[in-house]
Amino acid sequence: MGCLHSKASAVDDSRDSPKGRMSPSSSKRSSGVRDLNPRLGSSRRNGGFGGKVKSRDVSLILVDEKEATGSGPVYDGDSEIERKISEIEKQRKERAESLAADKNHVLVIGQVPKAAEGEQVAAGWPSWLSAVAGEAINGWLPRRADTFEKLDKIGQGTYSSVYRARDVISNKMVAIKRVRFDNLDPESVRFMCREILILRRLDHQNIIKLEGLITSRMSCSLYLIFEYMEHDLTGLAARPGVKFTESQIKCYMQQLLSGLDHCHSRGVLHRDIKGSNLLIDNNGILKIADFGLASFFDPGQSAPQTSRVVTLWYRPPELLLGASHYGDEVDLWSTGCILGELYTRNPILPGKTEVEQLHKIFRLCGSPSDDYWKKLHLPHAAVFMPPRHYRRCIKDTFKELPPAAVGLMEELLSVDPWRRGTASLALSNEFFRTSPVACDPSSLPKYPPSKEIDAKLREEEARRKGTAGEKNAEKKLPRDFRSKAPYNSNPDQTRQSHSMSRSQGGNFFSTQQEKTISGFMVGPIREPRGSRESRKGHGEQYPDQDSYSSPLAPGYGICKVLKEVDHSVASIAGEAGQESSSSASRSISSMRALVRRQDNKYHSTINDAMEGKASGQHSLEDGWDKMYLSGPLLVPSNNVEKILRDHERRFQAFTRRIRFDKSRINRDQKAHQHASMQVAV
Ligand SMILES: Nc1ncnc2c1ncn2[C@@H]1O[C@H](COP(=O)(O)OP(=O)(O)OP(=O)(O)O)[C@@H](O)[C@H]1O
Repeated sequence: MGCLHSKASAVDDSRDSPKGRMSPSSSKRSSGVRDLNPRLGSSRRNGGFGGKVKSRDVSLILVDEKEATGSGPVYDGDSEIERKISEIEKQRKERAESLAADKNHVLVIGQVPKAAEGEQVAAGWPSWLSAVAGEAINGWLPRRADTFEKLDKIGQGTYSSVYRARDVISNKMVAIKRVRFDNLDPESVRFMCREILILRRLDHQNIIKLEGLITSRMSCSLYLIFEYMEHDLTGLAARPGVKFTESQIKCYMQQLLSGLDHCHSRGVLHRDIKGSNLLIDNNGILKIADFGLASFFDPGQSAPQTSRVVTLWYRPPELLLGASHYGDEVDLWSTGCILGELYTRNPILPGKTEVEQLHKIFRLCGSPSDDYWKKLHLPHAAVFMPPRHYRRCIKDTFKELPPAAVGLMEELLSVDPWRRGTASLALSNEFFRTSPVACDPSSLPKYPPSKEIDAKLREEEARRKGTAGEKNAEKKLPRDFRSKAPYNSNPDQTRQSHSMSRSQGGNFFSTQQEKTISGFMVGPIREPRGSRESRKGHGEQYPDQDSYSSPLAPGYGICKVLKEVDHSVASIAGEAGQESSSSASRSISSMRALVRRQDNKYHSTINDAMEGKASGQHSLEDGWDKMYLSGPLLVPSNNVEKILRDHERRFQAFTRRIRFDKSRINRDQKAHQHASMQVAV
């Protein structure tokens, strides 16, 4: 766990000096000069967002705006660029200074004095919770489950279930989120407590309020009590007949950016901004929820963070490429996706795999500049460099939208993260000044409760009817959900996505069983919060350097498989003796060859994917509609999974045969011994 004070002092102020930035006139070729991240210190500036500081990279980033690459928006002239740069620099610098001065900013988990720990246990908190995350529960008393009346299930997340309930003491409606974790594993408890701690540090009308916790000494679930919100943005937008007006969109965007500005000013990155995490109450107030993937960010950027965060469709390119040093710009990218989605009523970048996601980004936002790739410093990133140059075409794609909205999208969807500005700059964007301006939240229409889970259930119902013979059932659904069945690479997530149903009322601690609705996978891929990949990368808490490779690094899974294969061979061979060992090796060599062939295929498919060659993929010229409905670019993971299943089957057959042979040999030997003994007698 790092100390922010020392990290913040690493911020190099020289960048603000005249020497620190090249003036526009000093580069004839370039109309834009970039070095936009004073907050991030030398790490980001010199080493890019992926790697460590390299002194030879101190050169400034030159970007020819007129080439209109994917670097970012095209500004009118040098003075405009300079103005933007200095605004972003100023804001980031101020924030870095205030975070550095705030001693409480650093995440301290598990450092509550022993006496306080004793008090917490006496107050009814489980000792495992107090020992590991005393600060998260400081000053609170645990609530008992029987002080709530559970009503219905209103949300199903990757690792949690959310219920509507009535607080029988205050008679208020609340939402209760049940989080599962392993209370015997301090890392798992710490991880879960981070969400609570972050929520307790935030206090803003556009951030969901955590009102308390339910726990018991025996349970390994924790229940987070939140104020109840009637809708989430995904559910609301998917409601048949709901169409947001422009001033309504501005109203939601303003609230989202205000909430984000608060998070960022308190040093918190949300890292999972998407429609279903934006809750809206009946008074039109929007609140950012689900801080399960949130983290405290480090203005010095010295601690690496995992890149396996943010739901796929809202994940910025640098994370797809495996960046481990990043800041609030990741939330701004997701916000840009939300803005587009609010207008078009469709996810604007609905990739089915990480590679396809990246490809969609480049086709919309343009190929990144050469400097972008250089700054990544990631060994595998170059593999994903698009073989042909894509022109940035946000303006053309969204030409039907109001120009001010497209202007803000241009900024937020900059491929270069340091061009995305800040939440507070976005709030002062022209978008919010042009008419019609944002309406007052209280003037918004009142809707019946609308949650993502309802939309999913509607979709499931339509799908079920469709398979029962109503061919066109799916077409009747809002387009938002037609293609929302991306390949889900995470079996855990799939399992939980399948277990969605409205459960009946009752005691919280007795709802372990949930009804299962089979047959659909929903929502874009999100890394499981407690997965090793996600957990390992959390900088100060999970300092495990080997986890910061690109998530797209081809062959990662295959290497792991091969190791496991080797391990199994060794143990089987050890059991079965020399003869079986050589036949096992033969069998394994053929499996290896098979897996390698698949690996090569995977590599070439990635190249094809980047060139848009894969089947079902349309060129940009075919139009956005067709691109939206295009087929999967590649299906590496399910092919590999199929191979692995085959391998497993063959292994099991092989192991059975060896065991059978071994027991036959033993039997023969025993029979032989027995016969010899009888002969001897
Ligand atoms: N305070 C609340 N009031 C009403 N509904 C809520 C509240 N909190 C969460 N929900 C509902 O539950 C859903 C899931 O909640 P949440 O996002 O916190 O869980 P999660 O497990 O982190 O989900 P995911 O993995 O999809 O991000 C939300 O999309 C929302 O519809």
